[in-house]
Amino acid sequence: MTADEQKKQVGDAAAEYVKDGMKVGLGTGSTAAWFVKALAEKVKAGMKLTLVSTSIQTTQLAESLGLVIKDINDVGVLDLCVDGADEVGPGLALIKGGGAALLREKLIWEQAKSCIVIADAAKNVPLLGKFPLPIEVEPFAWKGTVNRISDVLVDFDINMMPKVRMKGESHWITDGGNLIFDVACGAIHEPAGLAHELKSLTGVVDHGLFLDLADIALIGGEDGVTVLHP
Ligand SMILES: O=C(CO)[C@H](O)[C@H](O)COP(=O)(O)O
Repeated sequence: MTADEQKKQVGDAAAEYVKDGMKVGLGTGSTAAWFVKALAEKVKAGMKLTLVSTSIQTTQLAESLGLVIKDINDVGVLDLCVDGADEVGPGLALIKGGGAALLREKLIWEQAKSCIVIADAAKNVPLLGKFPLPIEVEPFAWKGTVNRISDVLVDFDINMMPKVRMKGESHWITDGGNLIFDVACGAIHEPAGLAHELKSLTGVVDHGLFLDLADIALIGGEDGVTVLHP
């Protein structure tokens, strides 16, 4: 089974957790897109849902499928959020942000009673850090912020410089107007400590470590969907 087939498999499986009347957060990326497509089928068949989105990209997809996306500020606490990830590690610690939507994703995840992460088998890893860790940075005085990020990384034995994400010749700008820096950590042995120290830096808007947020992981594979708990 290809990675894309696995992504569809888990997107469809996640849609089975959605019940009539729920308020649901829609994630971002190629895996979450399968979930959005599965939900669109349910809504076409008559299911009533209140939906919010984690990115402009997902809003555009959802609306193209006939779904209505509400403003998160008008919706209150969500019943469920379903989103992809770049890595799913022990205890369902995640790296997210490969699609540069990490800030709005984390805001939506934190406003949901329950969060399901969906991923193909290759993303299920014994240790986080092979996928570069995205860090969202306020553009003003970014050079100073990046120097302070590097100092924090060294404290965690990560001797890699953050690399600014580009889109062609220009810096990648997030939906919230910020820069993204990617850090090829290699291995993150203390994700909680690193998450705390990065978040404490002025200029760091947020980072792609999602810890203690996922309630369930649905992992695709040849033998069907594996359900993981923290
Ligand atoms: O965090 C994300 C976007 O910010 C995505 O969920 C993550 O990058 C996974 O994407 P894909 O399903 O396309 O592999």
